[in-house]
Amino acid sequence: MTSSQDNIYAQACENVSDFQFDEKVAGVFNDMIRRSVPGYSQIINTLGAFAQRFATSDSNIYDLGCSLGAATLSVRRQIDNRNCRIIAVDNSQSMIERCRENLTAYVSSTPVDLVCGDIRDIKIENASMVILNFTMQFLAPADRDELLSKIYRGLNPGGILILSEKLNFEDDEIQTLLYDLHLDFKRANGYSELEISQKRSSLENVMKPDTLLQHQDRLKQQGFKHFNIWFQCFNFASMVAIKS
Ligand SMILES: Nc1ncnc2c1ncn2[C@@H]1O[C@H](C[S@+](CC[C@H]([NH3+])C(=O)[O-])CC(=O)[O-])[C@@H](O)[C@H]1O
Ligand SMILES: O=C(O)C(=O)Cc1ccccc1
Repeated sequence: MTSSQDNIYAQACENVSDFQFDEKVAGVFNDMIRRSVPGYSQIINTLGAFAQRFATSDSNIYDLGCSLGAATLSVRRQIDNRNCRIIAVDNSQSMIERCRENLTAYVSSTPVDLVCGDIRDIKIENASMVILNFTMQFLAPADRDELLSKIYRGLNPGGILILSEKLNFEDDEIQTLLYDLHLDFKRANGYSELEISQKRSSLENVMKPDTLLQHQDRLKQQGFKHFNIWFQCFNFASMVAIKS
């Protein structure tokens, strides 16, 4: 997957507009997410390992908020000849177009339905695996319960949800520490103070992280009995939930 360098917030801007997954972002997204999300590559690679264990024959796998298709590609490499179908969904036309190019670059026996649409509108059925890799945080908080309920109902028994999210923390000291360590991670990856602060403003109204407790309560409320964090680096975590 190729990508230009992300310098979207490098120039000072009087009014920073709300973050959007538009053409500009899609063009640099691979670079942006790797330099912004600690553990992203490890999470992507491990999604393939989860699929290896959990993708059952003749079932569907959903990649909700697929962006450029990194999760779909990782999963697809591990599940040849199981007659699975991957349904990859994103509501950004620019992401979907690039995702399509990325998918056609690799041969596979597993078909991918690439859907340009809202994850709140799609039907989930016969699923052995559902992936929400840093997508739910962009959904209005009021819509999160319903999405999770739909996922729970669409999963087959023994199926898994992988839910990766940026986290907030109730404890102010921990919040400050893990937030600052993330900023250091961005600085170490070459982002300037200006880029960091302008992107923070642009995300303020758009990305609303929950606490771990809010995620756990929601998972429990929608019916999941088995769930835990399987990866965390600073304020970024990935959870796994298994339907009984
Ligand atoms: N309601 C929605 N419906 C459909 N798509 C949406 C919606 N809201 C946001 N998106 C899409 O969700 C993606 C979130 S990025 C996911 C990374 C990817 N999972 C990855 O593993 O590389 C995470 C990030 O940038 O931090 C974007 O492509 C949005 O267009
Ligand atoms: O960059 C950040 O500060 C983030 O929280 C992660 C992120 C990564 C890519 C797009 C939007 C947010």
